[in-house]
Amino acid sequence: MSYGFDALPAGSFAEAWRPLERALYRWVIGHQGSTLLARVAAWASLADGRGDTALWLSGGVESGSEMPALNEAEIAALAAEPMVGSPDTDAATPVPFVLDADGRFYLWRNYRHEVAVADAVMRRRDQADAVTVAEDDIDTLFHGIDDNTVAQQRLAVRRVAGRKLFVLTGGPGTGKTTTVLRMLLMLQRPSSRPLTIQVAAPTGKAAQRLVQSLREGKQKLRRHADKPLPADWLPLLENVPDHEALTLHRLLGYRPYDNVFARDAKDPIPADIVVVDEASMVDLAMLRGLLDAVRPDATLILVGDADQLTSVAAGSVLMDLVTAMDPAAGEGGDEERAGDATDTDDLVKLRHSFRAEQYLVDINQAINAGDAGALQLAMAAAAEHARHIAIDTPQELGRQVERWSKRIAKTDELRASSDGVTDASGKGPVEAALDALARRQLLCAMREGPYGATAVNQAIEHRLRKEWDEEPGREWYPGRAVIIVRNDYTAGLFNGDVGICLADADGHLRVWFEGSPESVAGDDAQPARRFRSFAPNALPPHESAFAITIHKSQGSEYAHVAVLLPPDAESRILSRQLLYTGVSRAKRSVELWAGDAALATAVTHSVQRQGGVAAKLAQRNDGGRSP
Ligand SMILES: Nc1ncnc2c1ncn2[C@@H]1O[C@H](COP(=O)(O)OP(=O)(O)OP(=O)(O)O)[C@@H](O)[C@H]1O
Repeated sequence: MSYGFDALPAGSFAEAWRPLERALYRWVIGHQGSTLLARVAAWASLADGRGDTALWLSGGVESGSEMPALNEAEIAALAAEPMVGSPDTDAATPVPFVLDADGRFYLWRNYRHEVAVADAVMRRRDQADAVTVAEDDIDTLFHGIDDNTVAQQRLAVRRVAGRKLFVLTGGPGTGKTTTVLRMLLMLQRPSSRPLTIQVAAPTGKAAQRLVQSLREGKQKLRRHADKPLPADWLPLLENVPDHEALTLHRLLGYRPYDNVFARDAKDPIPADIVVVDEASMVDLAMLRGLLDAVRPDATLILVGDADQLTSVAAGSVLMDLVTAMDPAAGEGGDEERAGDATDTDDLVKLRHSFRAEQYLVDINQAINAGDAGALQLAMAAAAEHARHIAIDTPQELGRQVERWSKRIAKTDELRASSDGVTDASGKGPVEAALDALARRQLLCAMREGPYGATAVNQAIEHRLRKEWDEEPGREWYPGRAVIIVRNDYTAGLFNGDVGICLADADGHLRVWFEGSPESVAGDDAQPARRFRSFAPNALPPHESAFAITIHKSQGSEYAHVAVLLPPDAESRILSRQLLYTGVSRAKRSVELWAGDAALATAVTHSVQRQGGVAAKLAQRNDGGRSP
């Protein structure tokens, strides 16, 4: 038997293939697969690496893959190969690949993930209990307000009752967390026993922001000037977690060495309600794990902004769920149905933004609509709060980086002394330094290359060392901002956590991070922010954080943001979702560092990940799910 190590004819490999695809090609040939199958398998693997869960064989370039479209005879030949299964293939006897009736070609694991997700989603949707919600309760939770600004929020709170799965989406500042808090109260209301609630997010930073928002929301409910929450609701409010920030990996008990989750159907998450924020970052495999690990009788609430970048790993599950569950699909739009009390839908899209910065809302909307003209107008209307700086050359980038670096260098808080500050007393200079960092952030579309975060960080640090009179090339110096890039459960530091290096009076350096806040007893006590420090050499893998990728910024917000795009308008990386994710991190003002052509591509090019989750859900929907 040949194992495919023989010389292959020249031109067997496509240029885009990585070593993995080349190895897979040889493996297929070595196992008596045809060259056609070897080629398709390699393209499917590359598609998986780029985030698609399936390869659309008859799609050609439209499918997002460079693989030429296959004709019917080729597709039929593939289907006949022993290594290629069909949707009817018994899950207990795996085959390497699956081809479905619509011409989607899968790696086996992706196919199984999709089936499991679609089945679990439908089971959860079907198992909703009929619960009557008292309109008075909704009025109480919204302090009697019932106007257009809160119509969708009220709808979500009404509809979540009795659900085993609920999806809440909306852009920045539309009140997702505010609504989740009220949903949690409503879910607890009919229960005769205290319910266990777990909240989590894909990154440590996002989880931290979630609990912080919940904490603020709880305070607002308690202290509302006119209509504070009545006493009989307060135990339910207390029961909403506001101090423990769990990453999704942690919630699922991820075991990195085996690459499995400890929590599953046999040993589920011990919670009656599980909330996962920033769900756009959840990939297909993770959603499968989550659906498996939430008890069938528990409620899973997925919250996120479906217009944002999808997960790094394969899948676009939030978008798929929104597509499949959208009550407005084919109808007049769910705004028209907002007041319909008998509505049974389990997806709500929040649209009204509560942020004062309407100019940012307009900019975000223009990007999401793919409307370059509207973006230009919105940027102009935002006056000093939005700037487009055309950057087409490394020289121009250098000038902007220099300007940016000088602003950072003048931020005194970043160089404050941490003298006398202990982990317990944390506050003061540490809090001020971390807050100062969150005021300005440079976000890069790319990681590598002259326009990538790594190079830009180097340029900023070079400049900062000069401005701050530090030795050139010194790795650690007071004021250095770092971001953790790998979870470290022992240290309690997570991917995305940002820290600042500060020196005490003796020049000893420590890197400071914000930890979960202390929960403080008593209704009116503000939970104290908590800070922890580490010796620089004790940190888990990290990078400098003066410039980070847009991907890494997901789940974080900053007052002032600059978004840097590479000038190459042909770059695959440029997309509306990328631009929107970057720009929507800004709370006050935004700069777009981008050449005109690159910006136009980013606005107009929308990423459509290939996969079959939405189709599988639609199929199961048509199969007679009770409404
Ligand atoms: N119904 C409401 N009435 C008044 N203010 C509201 C309401 N809902 C939300 N807000 C305010 O809008 C702001 C954003 O709310 P929230 O943090 O819940 O939104 P979000 O969608 O989770 O935002 P982000 O995307 O920034 O995480 C908060 O200041 C909140 O108090």
